[in-house]
Amino acid sequence: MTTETITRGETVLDARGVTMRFGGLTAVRGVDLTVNSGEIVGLIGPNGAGKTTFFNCLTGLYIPTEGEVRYKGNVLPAKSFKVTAAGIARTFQNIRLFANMTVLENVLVGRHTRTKEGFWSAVLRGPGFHKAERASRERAMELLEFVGLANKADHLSRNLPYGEQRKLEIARALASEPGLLLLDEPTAGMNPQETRATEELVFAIRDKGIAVLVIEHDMRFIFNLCDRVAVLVQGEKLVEGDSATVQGDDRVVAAYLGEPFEDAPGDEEVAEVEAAEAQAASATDAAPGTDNAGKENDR
Ligand SMILES: Nc1ncnc2c1ncn2[C@@H]1O[C@H](COP(=O)(O)OP(=O)(O)OP(=O)(O)O)[C@@H](O)[C@H]1O
Repeated sequence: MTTETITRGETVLDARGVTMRFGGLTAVRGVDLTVNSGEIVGLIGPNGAGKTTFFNCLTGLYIPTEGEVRYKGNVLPAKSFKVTAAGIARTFQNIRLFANMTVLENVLVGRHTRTKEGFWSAVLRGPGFHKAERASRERAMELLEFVGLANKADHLSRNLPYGEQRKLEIARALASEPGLLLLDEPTAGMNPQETRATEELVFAIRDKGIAVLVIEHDMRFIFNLCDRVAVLVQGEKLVEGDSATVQGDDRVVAAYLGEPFEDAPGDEEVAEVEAAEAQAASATDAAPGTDNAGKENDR
């Protein structure tokens, strides 16, 4: 792998005021987040907090309802393959490999944004693909070496154990030569040994000059790994800071336990809904012919 000098501090990702609504549901609300070169940043939060939706807004899968996302100063295009070409690669919560392709072929497909032959040529393995393959094979093998899968290059990806499939997804994402890698739950389903190996792999990726933004539910993994952690709750950023700051914030624990706390994200909406329900209930109570009114009449 080519080694870049890591200059910490240059803003790689700059997301401002990102809001994503699905009909009446606001999944992400006004989230600001930056990732600088040389950094590993964690994104945590309870189930349904909006983490994956936010990732989808960063990678062109969703166009945010409001807000703006910049990569190295440029506003991101609204198509995911263009976002990859611009320099942001990702893995998915649910592994998305080509099951009947070999490990090496999966990585070669990941290089389509860096070859002129393109995605379909890579998938269909036409003549253009074979030419590009010769040029890309060496790089793909380097990446497989890097993630520890070089000895399985010819295996079908569906035959790999789960932990190795996740590593292969990372190799494929790296094949697009990103400046920022987004990892969505990279250790899901892994045993502790595999999780530790993934931690080392992410550090090694950072050391190659690639900034990393990672969603993960494994808190030990996150707090060992990340320079900074942002906590999403009900679609809003509750707190952001180093591991000690986040671990020391009682609101984070309360949010995970589902306990109420002052100014909790979503509180205003809950209060509005409760007020509307109370109003509706009192209107029903007062209306003649309702159950309650009937009970009154029975007395
Ligand atoms: N395409 C969609 N259409 C409608 N609602 C959606 C869509 N995608 C996500 N949501 C909703 O948005 C909210 C946030 O979901 P999201 O998957 O982003 O959360 P998450 O923090 O990634 O959760 P988890 O940790 O469980 O993966 C949820 O209420 C979810 O049901």
